[in-house]
Amino acid sequence: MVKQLNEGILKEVIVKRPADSYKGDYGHVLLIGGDKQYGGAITMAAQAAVSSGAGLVTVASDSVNRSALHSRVPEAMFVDWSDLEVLMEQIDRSDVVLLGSGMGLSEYAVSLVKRVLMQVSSKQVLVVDGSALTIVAQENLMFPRETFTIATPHQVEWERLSKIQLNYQHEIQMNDVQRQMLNIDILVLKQHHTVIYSSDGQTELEQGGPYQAVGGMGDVLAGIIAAFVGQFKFNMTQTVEAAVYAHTALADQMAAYNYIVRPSLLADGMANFMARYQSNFD
Ligand SMILES: NC(=O)C1=CN([C@@H]2O[C@H](COP(=O)(O)OP(=O)(O)OC[C@H]3O[C@@H](n4cnc5c(N)ncnc54)[C@H](O)[C@@H]3O)[C@@H](O)[C@H]2O)[C@@H](O)CC1
Ligand SMILES: Nc1ncnc2c1ncn2[C@@H]1O[C@H](COP(=O)(O)OP(=O)(O)O)[C@@H](O)[C@H]1O
Ligand SMILES: [Mg+2]
Repeated sequence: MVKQLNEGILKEVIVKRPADSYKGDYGHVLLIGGDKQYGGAITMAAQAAVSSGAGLVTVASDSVNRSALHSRVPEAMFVDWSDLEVLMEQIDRSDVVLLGSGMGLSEYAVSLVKRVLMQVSSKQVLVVDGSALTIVAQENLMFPRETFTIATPHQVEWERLSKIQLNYQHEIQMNDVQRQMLNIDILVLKQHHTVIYSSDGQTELEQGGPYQAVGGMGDVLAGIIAAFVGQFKFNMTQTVEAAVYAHTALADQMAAYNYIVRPSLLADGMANFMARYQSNFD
């Protein structure tokens, strides 16, 4: 039977912060993405990561995005993604690497995806989203076996990766086999009712609606997942489930008084949402 996600997952995962903690306890998240066209995507992911509690956030992007990003998210550090030496150092220093939101499909983006997949180690958790998923599919790349990998495709990105046509994606066993073949540890298959596949089985999200069908909604989810994984030292599947549930539960709340939900506002609302759903254990 498919497990349905519910509010209980939030209190399991979102714990009250110990009084004597510091930023280093909450994960260093490196976000790699945002070409000349899609700077907004990586900015929204960074906004979401900061607002969802990541201790330190660094963005590696096209230099054209630097000042726009800082005007929206001054908490984030910035590195120019054309400086490969600095970027590789940043990867080594990070706990979580989010790769691909707004990255585009240029030759440089392809070479960067290949470099990052080679550089990450067992010390990092890798979250792969957006254009990086399309590049992995087009170039027939594999995700690194020694790095815990979370992939967040929408159905067309999953079709490209898995070669399973959209109409057949409900075939659960097929998805599981494909997930293992690609070295994906947790697959967040985004759709009207998002499904999460992992070695713990399958969970489904009943909540959410068409007010979420706005460009940038997935970029924000990727930032939330990266922040949750970086700060909550909990079972990885449940941590990702909590991130997916929080993203949509907040969208549902905002949709009560908005026709559509703006992803950037959802990102900013996460800190307030998490305060309301944290559990009181130290
Ligand atoms: N403000 C920004 O900078 C934004 C940047 N974005 C970035 O743009 C890049 C390309 O992503 P896209 O997803 O737009 O493009 P893709 O080319 O990967 O996929 C979208 C295509 O699939 C089709 N499609 C059919 N069913 C679909 C479904 N259920 N869900 C999604 N698409 C479906 C769409 O019509 C479209 O042709 C990504 O890196 C993404 O992160 C987008 O997030 C939009 C906002
Ligand atoms: N009709 C819908 N019902 C529920 N959730 C939706 C709906 N449409 C989109 N979403 C959610 O919005 C997000 C869209 O992600 P994605 O397609 O990657 O967007 P983008 O790349 O533009 O940021 C996913 O989390 C998806 O589940
Ligand atoms: Mg997307």
